[in-house]
Amino acid sequence: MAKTVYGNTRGIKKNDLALLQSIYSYTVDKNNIISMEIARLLAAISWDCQRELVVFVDRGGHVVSVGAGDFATAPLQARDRRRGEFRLSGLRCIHTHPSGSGALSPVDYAALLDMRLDLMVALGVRDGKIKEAYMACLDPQDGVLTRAFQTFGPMSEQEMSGFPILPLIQEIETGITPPSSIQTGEHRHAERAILVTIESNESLDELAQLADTAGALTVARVVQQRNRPDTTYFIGRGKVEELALLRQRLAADLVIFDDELTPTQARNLQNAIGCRVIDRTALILDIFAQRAQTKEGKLQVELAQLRYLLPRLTGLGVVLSRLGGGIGTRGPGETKLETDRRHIRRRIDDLTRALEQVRRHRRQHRQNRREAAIPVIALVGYTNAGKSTLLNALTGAGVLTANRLFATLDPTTRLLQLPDNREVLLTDTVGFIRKLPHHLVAAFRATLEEVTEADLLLHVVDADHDRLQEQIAAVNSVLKDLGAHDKKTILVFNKTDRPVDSVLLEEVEFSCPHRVVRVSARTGAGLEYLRKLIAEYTHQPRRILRGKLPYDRTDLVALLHREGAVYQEHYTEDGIWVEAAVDESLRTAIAPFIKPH
Ligand SMILES: Nc1nc2c(ncn2[C@@H]2O[C@H](COP(=O)(O)OP(=O)(O)OP(=O)(O)O)[C@@H](O)[C@H]2O)c(=O)[nH]1
Ligand SMILES: [Mg+2]
Repeated sequence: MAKTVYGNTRGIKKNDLALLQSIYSYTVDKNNIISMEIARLLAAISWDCQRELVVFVDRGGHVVSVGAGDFATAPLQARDRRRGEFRLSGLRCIHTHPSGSGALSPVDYAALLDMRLDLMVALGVRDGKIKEAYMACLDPQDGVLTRAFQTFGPMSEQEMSGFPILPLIQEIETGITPPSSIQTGEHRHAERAILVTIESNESLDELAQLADTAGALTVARVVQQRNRPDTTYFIGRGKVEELALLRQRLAADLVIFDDELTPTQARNLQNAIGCRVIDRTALILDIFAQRAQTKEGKLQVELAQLRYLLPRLTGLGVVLSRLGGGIGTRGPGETKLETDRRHIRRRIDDLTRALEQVRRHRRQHRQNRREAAIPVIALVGYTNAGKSTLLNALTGAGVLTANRLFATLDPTTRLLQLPDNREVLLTDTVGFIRKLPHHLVAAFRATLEEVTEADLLLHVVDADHDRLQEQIAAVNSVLKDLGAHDKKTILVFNKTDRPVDSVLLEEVEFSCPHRVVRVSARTGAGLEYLRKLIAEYTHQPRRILRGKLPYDRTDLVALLHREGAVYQEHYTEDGIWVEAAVDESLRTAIAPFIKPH
């Protein structure tokens, strides 16, 4: 093979040229992108001559071409696309960006597609050293190569050198299939999932339900009881090996852990088990991504997903590529999640801004309602407790209800007629769940503010659930996160048309600090009484109170929170500015202490 350095080599020092030529004598480990020696040499020379340098490597790990300048120096092999319609060229391209940025340019992406390269890698060089690396590969869509790419990066030198590329390349090639064999729509087989927990088998019931909702088929459950998770693998090392064998035997596509894994644990597990590994959080986020209907819902889910993804990117990048998508990798509306860090950061900023807009809009909306002084009641509760069914039963609204988790994601508000002919607003919202992902709560703030600013909460409980106490506790803990735990609340036992465990219900009633009612949204039993109770709770007409309270009367601020609905609270130089809806008795109690400005 000719040891020529291709392209425009004018101006490159003799010594550097000789070093570039020597690159032909290196071999690269088949499963690595490039050897560190070559990468460092390229970086040093590229910085020296301030020129882009390009190396092509074949799948055997042989350096087939070294050049300076653009990809016009690419070997014939890479230009000949007739290696087979369903194959790639078998070459990867590694080149330098002496500008310092490793981000791939539109020209890089175009060359990747044009030459059907296995991979396109760019090394950002600064001061003669590799600052960061980016890698992209093709991402066949429905069996066809298009302008869809998967991007990985920024990676450090170490991350790049440890990146196993063969599975990735294989995956791309199996993704390029003749159209006749493309599996689409309903024919796409359900992903086969193994569920893992360090709690108990029962705790996996809910995870199995979640997996089912996401479209996965549970093929096995694995329980390893332990007090605290292993830092490297979450479960014990021996169990990981068992899991790897089990996965092979059952041909599972996916392993789902019932707890949030650290990015390192997820990566280690994935490498050891050899398939996609996701955690409960990713699963819930995936379901939300499928369910979100409104623009607001979609923005919120995407934000939560991206914030979750960002610190996990290196590991997940591999996962995404190996399986070409699936549960845990889907974005709202079946789009694929972005895997490029820089894009993600930019998108997070955009989403945050867009949601701030939504929030302002909602706030304005609430402000208008407030001026009209109509009390707002929010339905809260565990997912599937029957909140939407109750909203429908009470107001005749046609909200979707379904026996599945997270049927509702977007809040619906309806007028509710009370027995004394007054009207209040009833808001249905997203259900809560144990271990609700923190990112989700944060991202859904715009939606959940309906709850924090409500005058009264109806905490709906599925009275027929064997773990209802845990569910109540989970809901209370989310309410606490939202700062809405000391709101006026009525606990509503729903589904009492079913044969419920009365002793258990009485136990809960006994220890519950709130009024408790038993109803059936399905048959209507107890609803009249619930309406009366709501009327009683929102009995007195409310008016808006605005002004400043002195700093030594934070007890009055607490009282306002407990008994009224606080809409604004600012700490100013000479007092606490509040704006709240209060009834007459509360007004009488507070008014003497409040200064109008
Ligand atoms: N037997 C019985 N079933 C009920 C009752 N209320 C609701 N359900 C059923 O419980 C399931 C869940 O109801 P939804 O109203 O969708 O529950 P949700 O709380 O809105 O759930 P998410 O929106 O998923 O959080 C549905 O299958 C309902 O038909 C009831 O009073 N009795
Ligand atoms: Mg609902």
